[in-house]
Amino acid sequence: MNTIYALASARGKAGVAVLRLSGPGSHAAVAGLCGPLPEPRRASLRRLVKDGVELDQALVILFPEGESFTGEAAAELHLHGSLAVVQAVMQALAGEHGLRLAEPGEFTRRALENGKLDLAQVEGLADLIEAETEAQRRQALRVLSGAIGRRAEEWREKLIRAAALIEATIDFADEDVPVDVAPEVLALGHAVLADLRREALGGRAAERIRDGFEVAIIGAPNAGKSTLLNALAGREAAITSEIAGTTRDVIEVRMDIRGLAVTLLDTAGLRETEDQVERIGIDRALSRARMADLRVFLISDEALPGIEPEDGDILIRGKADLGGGGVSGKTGQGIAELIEEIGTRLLERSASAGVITRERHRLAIERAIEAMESAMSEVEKGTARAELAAAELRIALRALEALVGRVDVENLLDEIFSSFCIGK
Ligand SMILES: Nc1nc2c(c(=O)[nH]1)N(C=O)[C@@H](CNc1ccc(C(=O)N[C@@H](CCC(=O)O)C(=O)O)cc1)CN2
Ligand SMILES: Nc1nc2c(ncn2[C@@H]2O[C@H](COP(=O)(O)OP(=O)(O)OP(=O)(O)O)[C@@H](O)[C@H]2O)c(=O)[nH]1
Repeated sequence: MNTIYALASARGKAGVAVLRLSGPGSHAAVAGLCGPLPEPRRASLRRLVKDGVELDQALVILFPEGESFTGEAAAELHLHGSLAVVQAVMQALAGEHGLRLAEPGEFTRRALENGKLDLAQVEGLADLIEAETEAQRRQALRVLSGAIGRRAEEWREKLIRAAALIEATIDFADEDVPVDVAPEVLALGHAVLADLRREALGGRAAERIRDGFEVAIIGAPNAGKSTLLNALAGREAAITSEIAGTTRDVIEVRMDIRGLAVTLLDTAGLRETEDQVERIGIDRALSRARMADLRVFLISDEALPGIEPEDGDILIRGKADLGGGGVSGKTGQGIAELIEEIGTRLLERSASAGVITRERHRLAIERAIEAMESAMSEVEKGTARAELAAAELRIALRALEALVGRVDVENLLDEIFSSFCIGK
């Protein structure tokens, strides 16, 4: 196995830069720079010297094999965070025998291969590094901590017990001891099914927490949508003008509303039009608005062709400064309240999130549900169908095992690790 190294902290000037090494040669490589090695897992100050030239004064930490992030022997050099220091130490390591620069995500890949993390935890780690809001941070940390694996293990134990009961009836089918295992198998199966169904529903909410909720502002031309978007976002993201039909493309602004990641969409004003370009803009507005998680209808006196509010949408009058209540992007009246209202509605929707967070997880759960439903209906048909019931249970088990990467994951790894940065 190669020994790999990479800068684990961000590139550029910083107080401290962390260089990470992992693999059987990592301790020897550090010894080559700092002389006598510090005791394991203890941050120790050392002068790093190469060919008689001092490179830096650094904190050195050694991790023994089996007791590191990757599971391999590993080391960290906490350097002064300058470009020149990092470059000098990287160059010194490049000259060491058997060392090479790590590929993106390679430390984490080794942690996975050595059983330090399961596949879902690796995904949680990727999400934690990407997290920009409080809800994303909490959710990713929960996944990194192994919540999905623990839940999957509970289901697995129940299904293995159910499968064992069914197998017993197959093995003893010829004997005259009729043991009716169906009630216990059904109880186990339906308990798991209820959990899985709740998770599949909650998965949608968790995916929204992870990717962000979309909130579309819609209304007639000149209703004040772009002005409202700018007021909500706190910056001039969209062009505003007194000319009706100013916004053509959908304008997106990322926001953090009460810890939730939200993408606000400003859309073309809705009206009947002969203008072809405006028509394209309106069609885009309609399709994005329909797909959005929440629509804010900015109401004016004009009617809106092409879309009706759905349950839970917000309807509010614009240009409140001209009288009549509502919200005004121009003066800021009602803006804080509107943000609060959007947050409340999205928090309600995010409340159903369970442990799974990605489409991949939800598809695995849905596969398991389908197989479990077939298994339960075979069990209900009686012992003659035991073989079929057992086969369906095995399919469900395999789907749940895929959640944490026990099976069928090789093809997923490259995709997942391609999103990692070097040094992770
Ligand atoms: N300096 C530094 N900070 C860091 C990391 C790191 O690698 N280095 N991390 C990197 O992501 C995160 C912390 N995660 C870590 C996870 C496991 C181990 C580790 O040494 N695990 C051993 C020992 C466990 C123990 O002592 O309880 C093991 O699992 O056997 C270290 C860091 C965040 N901060
Ligand atoms: N008095 C008042 N005028 C506003 C307000 N919001 C926008 N306006 C004015 O209304 C006109 C249209 O504003 P926009 O924000 O561009 O409206 P829009 O709905 O995005 O328009 P389209 O892109 O054409 O669909 C501009 O002249 C704005 O200055 C408001 O809250 N109060």
